[in-house]
Amino acid sequence: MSDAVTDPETDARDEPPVESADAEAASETTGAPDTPLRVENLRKEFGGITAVDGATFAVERGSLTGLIGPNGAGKSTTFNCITGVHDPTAGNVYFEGEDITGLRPDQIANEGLVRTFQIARELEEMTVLENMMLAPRGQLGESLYRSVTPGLRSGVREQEEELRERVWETLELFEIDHLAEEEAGNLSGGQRKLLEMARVLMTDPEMVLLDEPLAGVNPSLEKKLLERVHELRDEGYTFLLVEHDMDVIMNNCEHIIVMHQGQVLAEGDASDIRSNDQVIEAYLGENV
Ligand SMILES: Nc1ncnc2c1ncn2[C@@H]1O[C@H](COP(=O)(O)OP(=O)(O)OP(=O)(O)O)[C@@H](O)[C@H]1O
Repeated sequence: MSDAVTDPETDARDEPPVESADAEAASETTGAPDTPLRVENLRKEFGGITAVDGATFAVERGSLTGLIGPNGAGKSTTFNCITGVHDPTAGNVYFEGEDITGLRPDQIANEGLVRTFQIARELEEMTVLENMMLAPRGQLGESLYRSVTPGLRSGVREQEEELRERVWETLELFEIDHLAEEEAGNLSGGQRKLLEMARVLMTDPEMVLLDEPLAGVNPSLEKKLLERVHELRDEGYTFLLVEHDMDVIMNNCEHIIVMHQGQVLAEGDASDIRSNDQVIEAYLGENV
């Protein structure tokens, strides 16, 4: 767990995620794909309703993978099982080879598997800058703890200066630096989405789960957000994206997983999915 105190000397927060040497070596020798996230036979029942019915899939490192499916296919429930919001009824979720099934959301986030979250009500009255400063997992709190604890290591000021620099870099990356002093509650829907993504990056994720990141976002901000996602993917980040807008998935994701009735119906690239008869049938009436 990365709950441990972070040493500023060895803190790699400024670096994009690097491929795990073991996983890389293993995939090189076996030729198997390097998959930080694996979902195996996942099942989730709510009373008499089976929302996820034995879903199995994996997400390849450094990919932008899309998860789609008609209404009620089980996408959100799968997402919630992966991120610890729901306890699966059966099956397993592995992240970086470790079984994370049933861990709490904060424990999973601490492992580096992070989803975007809506800005909480109590953070709406804080500025964009304050929201960003509060985002990193545990690290700031620990540095403040050390600052009031005699005898512990100094360097707190430097650490906070580094954090502040990183916040500004990230705000610039998402082109919301001009909004730094604005209260988060005053942002437009699209600007909020950019802030949510920016906050996720501050937590130093290994992999990012995006649940409908473009809902309510105007086309120019949508373009900006997708460009950032592509840049980050090119740097080595791994993304799993659930999005209702089929075109967004088809045009941006190199690998697409289609769910239907709680199961994985098909996987492949956009042309595989477009030409898959079962997918067309599942979406009958919808524009694939
Ligand atoms: N908390 C819950 N209690 C009872 N049933 C639920 C619950 N959450 C989801 N379901 C049911 O599980 C099934 C799958 O729902 P889920 O929201 O995971 O699908 P989805 O693919 O995300 O759908 P949508 O695209 O409409 O958001 C649906 O039949 C839904 O009604």
